[in-house]
Amino acid sequence: MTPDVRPLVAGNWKMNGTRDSLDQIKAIAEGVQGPLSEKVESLICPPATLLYVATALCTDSPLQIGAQDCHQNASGAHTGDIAAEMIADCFGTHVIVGHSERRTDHAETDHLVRAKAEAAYAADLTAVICIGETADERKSGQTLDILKRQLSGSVPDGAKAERTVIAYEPVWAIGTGLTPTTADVAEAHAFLRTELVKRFGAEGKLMRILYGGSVKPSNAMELMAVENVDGALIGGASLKAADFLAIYRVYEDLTA
Ligand SMILES: O=C(CO)COP(=O)(O)O
Repeated sequence: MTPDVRPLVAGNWKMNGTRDSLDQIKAIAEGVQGPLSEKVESLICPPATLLYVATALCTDSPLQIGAQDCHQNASGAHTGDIAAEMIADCFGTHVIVGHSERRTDHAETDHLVRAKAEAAYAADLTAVICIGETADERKSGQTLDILKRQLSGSVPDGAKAERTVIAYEPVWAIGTGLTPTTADVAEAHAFLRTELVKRFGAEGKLMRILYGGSVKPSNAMELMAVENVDGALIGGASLKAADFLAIYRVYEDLTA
């Protein structure tokens, strides 16, 4: 955790979820109500098909709803894409950009991810900007170089803490059940904090840096307790309300 920074527990549903899954969103929206929500933010990013209905389920809940990607342009001839403004129009508050699956499946570059983050800001959305090294990059000792390059390439100049969340997701930890040691997480997050402060000054101190990659109820406490870890970006375990809420509730102890 970082002093004066409100943690964010976020779920990325990826390409999972149909209308049947709205029950899980409803349960999460109810489960995050209460005093902890003043200290810890929560967010679920369902597939775009569920976005509008999901936000309608959260009108009385602190649970925020976001999208998983946006186009870099505000509108136009881009078949199949979604503009940041459309996400805002569905009452979405956040958009994930630069997830490693999009970098791989759609050849997204740091330059493009930065443009998408700028599009998010223009629509008053918070950009959740993902970065992380592959297994080979870690093995060859390049982790911090890769993080530095992705961070400087993907985060727009003038980024503000209020609208910017960094998610450190080691690619090899996503969906594998593997996680870095807490020492490795601490090293990566401290490095990212230093880089953010160098570039953005006081804003960089307040930007949230989430950890993502095989976060589960069983390991959430040790990962979230690491210095400079300001929350989680959860894939698989966010699909079940009980698991998401169990992770969210580790902050009952951490913020006590
Ligand atoms: O990619 C992730 C979240 O964006 C992490 O996914 P898992 O939690 O399923 O490893």
